[in-house]
Amino acid sequence: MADSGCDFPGSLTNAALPPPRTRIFKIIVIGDSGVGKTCLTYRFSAGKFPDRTEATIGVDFRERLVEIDGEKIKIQLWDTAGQERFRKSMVQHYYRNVHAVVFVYDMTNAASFRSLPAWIEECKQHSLGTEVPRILVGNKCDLQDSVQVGTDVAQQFADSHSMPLFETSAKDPNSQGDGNHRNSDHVEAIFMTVAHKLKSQKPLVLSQPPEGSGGTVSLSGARDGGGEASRSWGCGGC
Ligand SMILES: Nc1nc2c(ncn2[C@@H]2O[C@H](COP(=O)(O)OP(=O)(O)OP(=O)(O)O)[C@@H](O)[C@H]2O)c(=O)[nH]1
Ligand SMILES: [Mg+2]
Repeated sequence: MADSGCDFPGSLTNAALPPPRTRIFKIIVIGDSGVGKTCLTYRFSAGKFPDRTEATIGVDFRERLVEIDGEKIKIQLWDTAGQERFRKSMVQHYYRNVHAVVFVYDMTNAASFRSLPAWIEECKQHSLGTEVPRILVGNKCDLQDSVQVGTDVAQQFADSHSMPLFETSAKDPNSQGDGNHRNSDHVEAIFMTVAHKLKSQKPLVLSQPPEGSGGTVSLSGARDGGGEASRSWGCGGC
């Protein structure tokens, strides 16, 4: 066997190695029907607000390849159904090998905010580990005159569950990333923040986990704040 480090024809150089596998981060998007889960995930993957949507049945997958610190990562969004009748046979699949959970409520619909404890409870019942980040997203902030859920009460709820809160609009063109909309977080930035968090926390997530590995080889459980100093991450009772 040739010494490693010796580079001659026939030796195992980088060119001969298979390309590194693309890591996949599975992020599930959960919340009442009509809060805008499909619109948010479509906005992130396709870059625009969909012309029209229908109630999601089961789950829709939306993917986008991003580059973080020079590494290509596939963000796989699971756009879940909010209606019980369209989701019940699927729920166990939602939570299997999940890397992060995004809870969504509609800022113009107080009932969707009141449902959040039930969604958190479902998450708890599927025994997600504390290393799985959760975030809270209030959607439809473009409908300013119809807001029923104020930022203060949402922030309190988020704090009590150790989740960062983002308020956004899947529809508002200014939420695309040009920085014009003072009070909203950009849809793009929200999912990218989650991806950064996962990348920093899970150095060894496999793209194709071996049987029975649960999808990860090693979880450092690091909590570096992901650059969101005022936004905590964690499980907070789920
Ligand atoms: N004004 C406004 N309307 C939105 C926004 N996001 C979604 N909508 C509208 O809200 C309605 C429901 O959006 P969906 O994305 O289909 O809701 P969903 O959460 O996927 O609903 P289910 O699939 O039934 O769980 C649609 O009429 C959207 O056009 C938003 O940011 N602003
Ligand atoms: Mg939907």
